[in-house]
Amino acid sequence: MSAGRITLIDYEAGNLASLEGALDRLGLAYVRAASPDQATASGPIVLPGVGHFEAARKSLRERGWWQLLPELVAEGRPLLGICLGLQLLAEGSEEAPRASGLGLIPGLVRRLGPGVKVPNMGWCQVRQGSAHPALPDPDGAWLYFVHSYALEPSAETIYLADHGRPFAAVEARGKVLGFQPHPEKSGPAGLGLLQSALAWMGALPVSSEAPCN
Ligand SMILES: NC(=O)CC[C@H](N)C(=O)O
Repeated sequence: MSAGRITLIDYEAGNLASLEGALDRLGLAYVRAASPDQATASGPIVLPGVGHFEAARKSLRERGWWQLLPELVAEGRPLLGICLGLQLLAEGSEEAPRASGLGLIPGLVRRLGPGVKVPNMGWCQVRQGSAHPALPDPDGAWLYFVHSYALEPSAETIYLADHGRPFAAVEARGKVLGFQPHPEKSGPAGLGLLQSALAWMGALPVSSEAPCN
């Protein structure tokens, strides 16, 4: 595992401040990277995301991240997608039928429903799907969601949630992991899961770095 500082991708697609607050509370070292040349040489990459699939995809392409992320993953860099960040890792989304996803996690992102309130904004319980070394059994944890679309579940789905039908709340392939909920907005349970996922990915604590610089 390539241990190192977290590269937090800043492509003006929201939820950065709350994510930085969570990383600060967890005492994890990170850099906010607006462009690929600001990425760290090792360590996990975090792809946040709030908003529309196609707008986020366009913003990532314009900044050079869209082309680079598959290369970094192929080199063994761990990648964590959060909310829209997870959806962008999939093969595509019904939110943007003409735009493909990164395809780093198989499956399609489909609209929630029918017959349920959309967007799903609030707390949902997650349940264990397939065990994974990055995360513990969620033990009925409640996590915070804000979404209208969700990745269809697979045999590898780690955590499942239900909103009219089961969907993948957390999915992984290799060193690529994605959360549909916002762990940084899900209280102590969310912080704990974020810490588990990033520790598994080799994120370094701030304390491991030079005391002063
Ligand atoms: N909170 C969001 O940005 C949601 C992502 C996506 N647009 C969805 O509705 O599922």
